[in-house]
Amino acid sequence: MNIAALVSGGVDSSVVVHQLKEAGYDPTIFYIRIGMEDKDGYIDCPAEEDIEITTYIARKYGCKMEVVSLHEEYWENVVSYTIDAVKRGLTPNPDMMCNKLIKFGCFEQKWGKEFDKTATGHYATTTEIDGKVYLSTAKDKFKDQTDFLAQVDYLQISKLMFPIGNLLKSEVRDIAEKQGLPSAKRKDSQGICFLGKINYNDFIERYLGKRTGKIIELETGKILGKHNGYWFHTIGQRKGLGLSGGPWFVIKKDIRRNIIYVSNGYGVETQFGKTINLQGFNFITEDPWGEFDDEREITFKIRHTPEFTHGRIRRIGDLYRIESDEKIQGIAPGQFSVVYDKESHLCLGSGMIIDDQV
Ligand SMILES: Nc1ncnc2c1ncn2[C@@H]1O[C@H](COP(=O)(O)OP(=O)(O)OP(=O)(O)O)[C@@H](O)[C@H]1O
Repeated sequence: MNIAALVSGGVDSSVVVHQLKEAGYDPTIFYIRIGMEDKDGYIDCPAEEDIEITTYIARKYGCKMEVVSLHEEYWENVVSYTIDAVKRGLTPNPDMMCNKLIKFGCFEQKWGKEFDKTATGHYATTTEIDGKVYLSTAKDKFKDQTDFLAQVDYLQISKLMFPIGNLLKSEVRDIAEKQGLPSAKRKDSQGICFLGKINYNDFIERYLGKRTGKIIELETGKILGKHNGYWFHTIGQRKGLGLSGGPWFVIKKDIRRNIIYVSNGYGVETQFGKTINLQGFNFITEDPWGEFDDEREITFKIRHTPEFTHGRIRRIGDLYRIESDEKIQGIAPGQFSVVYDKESHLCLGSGMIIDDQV
């Protein structure tokens, strides 16, 4: 079997190469260049150290290696989606889009198509049921990354391999140390894909600029301060508001009038909701429910956290509606709600959260 291994120079994908070699495969390693530098060289994200480590891994295991660029594709797809979402007052998820459109989209069209499988260092597994492949959660529930993968389609999932999905992060680090891999002690990357390496606010400011607006207390209508533009703020956000006497949480945004509404204190009712409406639901493998009038028991996540929340899903026309068993903080339109079976084993798909006035 011909395998393309996507290797970033981080510990997880380095161990992917080791695991594949141990299993008797001879993967071709691909490092994808998606630095954030643009034509003016404004945002610079040097990939040289990553490429050095990836080259070392390729040599150590005697694998072919290619450094490829999906720079423009990343800008055209993920960056423009992110800016557009933020401008519309939504909370984007560039990680999910990067996986769907870049790592398993453009990469597949240009290079992956020559291979039988594409392997990555995501914490996820696949499960075969009645001859069909499903995305399923990792052994390490804390590191599970299925939520970032929940926009992929059936062709994509059936081609993917996650060689470390059945290992705990601690086991991955042990292997890397025993094998003397230079990535053994590298820090984990912190979400937001390639955008994560740059200052998010600088990036947003570059594209959307600044516009002063009011911060208003939701309950009293009192003006508490100023902000530089609603696009810097997200529903549920606590830090970076510059208000005293906190904690303050962003509850609502009026994008037409550029107003941010906040509430004070932990556990304030306005921060919570139990109903989540989803638009454009993407089933990864298939719709397991078909037409149904009642509800189905599920677990779900609305952000990248280790916990799964229990709830029930029902269909309302083209929408899906989740009623959560517990109150959830910071339900942000634009984010994806990722839906799992009730055992939190199979990841069924995801839909984009829309305002609840439906
Ligand atoms: N620049 C890149 N080139 C090739 N593959 C990449 C690149 N960045 C990420 N990947 C692939 O996507 C997977 C998940 O990426 P993520 O950014 O979440 O890194 P991670 O979980 O810290 O993993 P790692 O330790 O391998 O960097 C990686 O394990 C790797 O297989």
